[in-house]
Amino acid sequence: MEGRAVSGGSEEPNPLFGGAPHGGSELRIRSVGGMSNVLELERVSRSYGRGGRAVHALCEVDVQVPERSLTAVMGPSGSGKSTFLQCAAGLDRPTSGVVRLGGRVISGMRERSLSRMRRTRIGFVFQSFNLLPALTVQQNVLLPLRLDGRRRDPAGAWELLARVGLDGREDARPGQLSGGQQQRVAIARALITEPEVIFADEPTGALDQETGAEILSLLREAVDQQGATVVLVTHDPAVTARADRVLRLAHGRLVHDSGAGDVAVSSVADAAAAARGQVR
Ligand SMILES: Nc1ncnc2c1ncn2[C@@H]1O[C@H](COP(=O)(O)OP(=O)(O)OP(=O)(O)O)[C@@H](O)[C@H]1O
Repeated sequence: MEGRAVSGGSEEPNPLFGGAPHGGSELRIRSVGGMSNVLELERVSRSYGRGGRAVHALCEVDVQVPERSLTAVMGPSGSGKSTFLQCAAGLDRPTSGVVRLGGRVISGMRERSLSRMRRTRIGFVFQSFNLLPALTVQQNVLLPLRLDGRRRDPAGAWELLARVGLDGREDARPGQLSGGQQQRVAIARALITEPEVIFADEPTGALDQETGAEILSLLREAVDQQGATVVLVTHDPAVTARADRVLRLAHGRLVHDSGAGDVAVSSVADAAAAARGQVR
């Protein structure tokens, strides 16, 4: 979903933090076995186009993500991973179904509320880093607070940059950093608002194996030490070993959920049906 995100040298509000759905919202807190689900998708579908030419990118996906967990979303190219992430993160609007984040239904939320939700309660990390090249490292990290009109305490950015191994580089520009360092800045930027969920789309995809492993360790630490919740899309099988849970998509359907045993295995038949275009 790289092309749908943002970069560039301007300081204009970043579309990462704006754009999409409308409708009502509803406050509902859910908890399963004492563990809160910070993210829930109920029968979420997303289709593009209509009639016989419609593409069913996501088909009736049910997922609950507990807080303080790292979930990896895998699947072949075109299986719906980016669509899943976009719908879950409120960057895209499902055709049907419900997305609940932190107990609030975001799938039908008014644009203004949704935009604020993305700014304050969701963190994003992309394969292409999406840092603003004209800003310093520190300014990039503080950007979500600035866009939200909140006080920007440089000490908060220093602390996060130290945590991701970049202390002393506050005044550098992204162009002066390696890919791995830029991704560290992006992670610090995602953490600055203490979001309920960090969504990462192939965060190691542009990095070599060793650097990718370091970035994955940082995300793992964010979960284990800072209580973050991370949902990431990846093609990298090495990631699955570090994830608490692995979801597999095929033809827009959830065909395996490591956290729920074989529950989705029966969906393989559905996936084949989806491939033939026999989707409800
Ligand atoms: N804006 C769009 N218009 C029409 N079809 C789309 C659009 N976005 C995605 N699709 C289709 O939806 C399906 C799922 O796409 P998606 O990008 O979610 O897959 P993916 O698993 O992330 O793929 P990749 O691993 O290649 O990035 C594909 O068939 C794709 O062509």
